[in-house]
Amino acid sequence: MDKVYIEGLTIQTTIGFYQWEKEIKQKLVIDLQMGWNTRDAAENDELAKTLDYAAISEEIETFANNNPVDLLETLAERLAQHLMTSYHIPWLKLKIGKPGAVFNAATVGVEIERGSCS
Ligand SMILES: Nc1nc2c(c(=O)[nH]1)N=C([C@H](O)[C@@H](O)CO)CN2
Repeated sequence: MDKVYIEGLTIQTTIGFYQWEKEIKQKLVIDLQMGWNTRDAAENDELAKTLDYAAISEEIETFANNNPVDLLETLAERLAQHLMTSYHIPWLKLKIGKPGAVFNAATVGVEIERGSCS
């Protein structure tokens, strides 16, 4: 299956298990791969027939800010479901990194894969 992807999307949002984290915004870095048949868009050079990575990038930041949670796992699950439903995405792989969370690690985070490719 073809893919449309977003790599290294940096957002600022409220996320974390500890009380102090609920009062600040922290940086998350998001990589998203979305299964899509890109041939239909390519045939007539039509944005409306593909996944608009610019619109989806904005949607990700809006969703994270409107749905504060404790865990990266919860954000990943809810965001994946939201994007799959809203954009009819059959398969996606979503990685969310929280680079400021562990001082002696370059980054930490979660990666999930949902749906199926055909
Ligand atoms: N697997 C996870 N471990 C931890 C998470 C998380 O979201 N998933 N979150 C925290 C805290 O919020 C941390 O980022 C603050 O230092 C700890 N472990």
